[in-house]
Amino acid sequence: MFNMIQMITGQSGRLLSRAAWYTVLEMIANAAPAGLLFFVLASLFHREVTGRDILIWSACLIALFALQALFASRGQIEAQSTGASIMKDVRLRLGEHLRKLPMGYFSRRDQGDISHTLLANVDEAEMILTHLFNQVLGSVILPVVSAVFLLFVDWRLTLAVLVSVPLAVPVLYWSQNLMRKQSGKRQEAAAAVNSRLLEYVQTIRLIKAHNQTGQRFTRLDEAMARLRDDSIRVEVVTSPVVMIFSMILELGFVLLLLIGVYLVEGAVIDTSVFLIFLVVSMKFYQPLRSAGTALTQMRYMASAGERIRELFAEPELPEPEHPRLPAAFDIELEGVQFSYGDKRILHDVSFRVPEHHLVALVGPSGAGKSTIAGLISRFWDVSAGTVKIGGVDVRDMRSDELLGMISTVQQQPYLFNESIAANIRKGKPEASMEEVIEAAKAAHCHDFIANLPQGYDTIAGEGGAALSGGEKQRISIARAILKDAPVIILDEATASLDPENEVYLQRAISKLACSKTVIIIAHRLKTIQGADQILVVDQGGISEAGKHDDLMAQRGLYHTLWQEQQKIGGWKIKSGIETGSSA
Ligand SMILES: Nc1ncnc2c1ncn2[C@@H]1O[C@H](COP(=O)(O)OP(=O)(O)OP(=O)(O)O)[C@@H](O)[C@H]1O
Repeated sequence: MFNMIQMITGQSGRLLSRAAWYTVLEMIANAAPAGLLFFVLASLFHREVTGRDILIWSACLIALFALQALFASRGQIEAQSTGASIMKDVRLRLGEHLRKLPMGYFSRRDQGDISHTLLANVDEAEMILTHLFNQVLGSVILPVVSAVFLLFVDWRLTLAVLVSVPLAVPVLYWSQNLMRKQSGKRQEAAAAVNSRLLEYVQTIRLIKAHNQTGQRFTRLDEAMARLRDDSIRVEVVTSPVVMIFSMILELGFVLLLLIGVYLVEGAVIDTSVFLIFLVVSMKFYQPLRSAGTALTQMRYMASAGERIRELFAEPELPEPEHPRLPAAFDIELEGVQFSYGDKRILHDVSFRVPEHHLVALVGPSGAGKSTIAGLISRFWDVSAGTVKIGGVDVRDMRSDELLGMISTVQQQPYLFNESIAANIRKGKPEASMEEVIEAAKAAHCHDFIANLPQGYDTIAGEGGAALSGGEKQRISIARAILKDAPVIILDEATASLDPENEVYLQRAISKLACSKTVIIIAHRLKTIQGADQILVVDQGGISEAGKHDDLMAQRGLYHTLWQEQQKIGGWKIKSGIETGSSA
């Protein structure tokens, strides 16, 4: 377990050694009154006790209790501050690690599952460092100190006290095994509840719109019921075994009683010795029982650590040993193949986007256009072939440098729950307010922002909830403009815009294209009619390539798509019934 803690924290357990030393001192101070008691009992039985004696004993006891309290609080503060700062680093390292993972990981794993690891599991692992570690240590040291003391008093009775320990340890081991098996299931159930809750909150609008509250709530309800059952099972399965451990341990006390009475009766030992054993044995069994419970709890927390360890073990996208930087920004895909798991998406994609050109990717839904864009940003690595920018394979560039040279505007832009100005500044954190406004003007969102009650200081809401789809889209375009990266990828960026703004935006995009390499993914073919080159993605490859007029003349898929869109463009709603204009 300590190996795992070291693996998760990336730090040696030595960091906690100060806390451990305070716990050792606390336990010595805790056990010391027993020594004093021995002395008091011996005095009571064998000599006259004076008032001065009582005063000295009381003073010693008060001093020992004060020391114990001092060491306990110092140890607790030390463990708390060390554990919390270790886990702060773990949280940061996890965040950094997540950023470096291929996007495939996020497709495989549920968002709620990942957030459960980042929040609940990290908290549980922190609990080991801040509380359980000291608790277990103290619960083991106090019996050890007590046993050493008893050994000096009488070895026969000490043996009687100790004899139950080796019998109880296998039961403790058994409880640990049971907890290990059960805790994994409970962790999974807790992560599932987290996922369902997240899904419920994120899709609450959709659920209401489709009146699906019952159905979605059933999924949540089922996940919660499973968590309840697994939580109960953890207790039902492990508690009796922990109880058996305690009972076996306490058998030592019974043995002590029998042997003690026998030895006192036979005048082999003094009554005061027997009494001291009866009192001190309490400091032996009680902490060991607590250690059993704390260790079982720790075993549960360790399953949280196991989940953190698994997340850390996910391989990051490999970084090049000798990173290169491109001198130009043309983009070239050569023989690219790509699969999501077993599902082959791209069979053989080759094309070149010359620097400062605007190339459009069009094609049926699900053909692989966004996947191609993701491969250029190296969200995933290709299965075969190469993706190059300025003649340099993207795998030979450092990922932060690669991402620094690309501005992407996604189909569904995400805005942070910060001011609009801060959201635009994500493109260039050091940008002045003038630059932010300039970018907003270029993306044609300045007017609507200026008309908001708090203007650029308006909070966008979680994910941009306080803004319309078109407004979010324009702000994310402003962000990309401010970033001023040499490569721009617009993935259905104009999808949420109304026709008037789309015209403005087309102008802004055309302006950008003069000095940038632009890849634009669009469904509405009218929006990319003027592109330098149009690539039609179909069935995992590029089926047609050329300018609009060339492709129309070819009368292939592009022509068909264009014709269909022209027809749809003429459709209108009459009396609530859709009819074609040609009808
Ligand atoms: N993360 C993923 N995991 C598994 N399959 C995926 C993933 N992302 C996309 N796909 C699948 O890959 C195929 C190509 O998806 P992609 O998003 O690249 O298509 P697209 O041409 O951009 O579609 P659209 O025009 O509808 O946005 C689709 O069949 C899609 O279901």
